[in-house]
Amino acid sequence: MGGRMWYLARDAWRLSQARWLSVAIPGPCIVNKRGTDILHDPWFNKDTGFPLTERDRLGLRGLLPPRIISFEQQYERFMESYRSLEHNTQGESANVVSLAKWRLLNRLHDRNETLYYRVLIDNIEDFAPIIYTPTVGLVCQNYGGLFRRPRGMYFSAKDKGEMMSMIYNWPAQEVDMIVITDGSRILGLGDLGVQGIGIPIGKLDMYVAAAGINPRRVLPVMLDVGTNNKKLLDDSLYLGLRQPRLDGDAYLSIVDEFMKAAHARWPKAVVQFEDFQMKWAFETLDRYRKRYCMFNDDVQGTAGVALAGLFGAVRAQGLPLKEFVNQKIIVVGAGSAGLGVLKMAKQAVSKLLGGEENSSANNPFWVLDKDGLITKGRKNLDPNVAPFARSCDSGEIEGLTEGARLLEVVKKVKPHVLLGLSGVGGIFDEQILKAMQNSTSPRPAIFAMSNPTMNAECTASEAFKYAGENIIFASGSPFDNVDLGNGKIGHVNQANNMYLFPGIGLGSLLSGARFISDGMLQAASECLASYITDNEIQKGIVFPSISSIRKITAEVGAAVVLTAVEESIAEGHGNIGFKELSYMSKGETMAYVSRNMWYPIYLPLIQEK
Ligand SMILES: NC(=O)C1=CN([C@@H]2O[C@H](COP(=O)(O)OP(=O)(O)OC[C@H]3O[C@@H](n4cnc5c(N)ncnc54)[C@H](O)[C@@H]3O)[C@@H](O)[C@H]2O)C=CC1
Ligand SMILES: CC(=O)C(=O)O
Ligand SMILES: [Mg+2]
Repeated sequence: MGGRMWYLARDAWRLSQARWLSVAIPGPCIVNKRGTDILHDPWFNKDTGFPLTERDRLGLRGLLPPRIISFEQQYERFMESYRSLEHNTQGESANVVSLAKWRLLNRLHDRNETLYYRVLIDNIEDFAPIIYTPTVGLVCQNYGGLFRRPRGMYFSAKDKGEMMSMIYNWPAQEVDMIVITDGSRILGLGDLGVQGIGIPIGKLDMYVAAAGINPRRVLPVMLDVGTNNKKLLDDSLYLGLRQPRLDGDAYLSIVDEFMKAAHARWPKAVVQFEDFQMKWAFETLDRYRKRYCMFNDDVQGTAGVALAGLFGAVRAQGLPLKEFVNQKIIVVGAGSAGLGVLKMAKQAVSKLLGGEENSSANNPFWVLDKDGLITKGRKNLDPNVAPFARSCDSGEIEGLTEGARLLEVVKKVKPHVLLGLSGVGGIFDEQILKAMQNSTSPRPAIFAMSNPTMNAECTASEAFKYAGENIIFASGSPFDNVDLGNGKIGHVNQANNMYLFPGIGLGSLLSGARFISDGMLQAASECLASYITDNEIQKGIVFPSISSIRKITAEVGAAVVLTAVEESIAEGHGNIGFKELSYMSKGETMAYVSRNMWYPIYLPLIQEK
């Protein structure tokens, strides 16, 4: 078809599709259950909100008090109980209060999902720190005591050979998003074994709240291959397998079997790997990334978020983005997250240099791990780390040698950015932060990205106090803005992969991507980076407020869909095929994504006569 003809055909097609481009209004959600089965199903349950017709037709008459309470009243009642809890726990320790709040939200989650997700969406700034980091870390640590009813699926090493049939035990016919962990590196808290299930649950809550994934179509998964946490192994009430972690082929065969089973039942589901220790994070990513639609959030989601923040730090200096290649960046922590950031940042440098591999003259990174500065002279240098090792071990690079300590490296390099993904709380101490005052940058950036709060490399107030008021500060877990006196505020950004993973998953799902490409991940990161205005950047804001996470996620999702289509990886979703996707403009793609985001309202459970 000639170019003009093609455009005419496309326009005619667009007109014919105009109907489905308008916002869809969800129809009734017909239920096959009756009576108490409905009240005990959090998906259908409306508590006292069932209208009379539904009470009559669904066998609910007499099972509820007679008064019908509206959704708005139920919402208000919950918020009132939340506020009372806040009031009644004044003076208690922060952990006690956080866990009490988590319990209150969890009870609602167990009972009435529609109301739960609405309060979560509307109050995401207040509730994300409870259902997500930092409180989710505390929940995982105390999982045994908090456990009341299961959520998600548990596949253990003892289930070998059984997973293909077990997967059919999950009651939902359709699953769109799976978040899986083996519990081996939960936040910065280490190996928590089966207790790590809290992380997939929290991540999927964010998927529902931010990406509008239907909560009926999410599946948190715990792969229990044992634990090397002695305290848990010795605990007679520990709920997981009391055996050391599987390793080598025995380990991989379990992950392989799960992936095969999940793919057999839900071939279009997106799988997010979360909180796997480094060696398995990289190995599984390599093994599955072209075979399944999957990604590793700690490696790839974190990288995109950090890169967006690094670009923000360049802009904050009044420099064009191409100056990124001349930044000096110290990365503390060479694990799955740190290396993920380094790999993506290196790709960005190469792209900015017009595709050339960056020579050592353009190696902006100084990387440290628990043994100090990593140079090529490091014994048993990990091949994943090797590309970032400084090339000289003889002392001529800034006078730094293998294993140099962080303070010395900061003093000599005078970096533009100090980025922590070490999992070690307080490692950016007073001396190190003070040394950042001599940074080459007029707006030095300090990213203390480790989670949860107690594992952050420094607190926000320490950073502003010791490194100066003009810094750009970001942390993985939330901190309050810092009052600098004289009416000035030190802005705190949250540099957390929550800004990207929901959009990466949503875009991959709605494009029906065969796999998740580097291009899709880059598009997600660039979309996030472009979200911030110059005015905000001047105020030290490099990440948007979490209150707009749903809007950001829709945009990130659309950017991912567009790239999947451009790269011909998209196969379509539902009745929207590749052809339909490829005809969509940017605006139409955005409308398509928004229209497919679930939003919590009580739907009629019966067909009106
Ligand atoms: N903000 C965010 O979105 C994210 C934050 N994280 C956080 O990053 C942290 C690390 O995660 P992973 O890389 O997966 O862990 P990992 O265990 O794979 O890597 C930790 C790295 O830190 C290094 N390290 C340990 N002690 C050190 C010290 N004293 N000085 C310098 N380096 C030291 C280790 O040698 C290792 O290279 C965790 O706290 C995690 O919660 C991880 C993913 C996303
Ligand atoms: C945020 C996150 O994924 C982590 O700390 O592991
Ligand atoms: Mg994680």
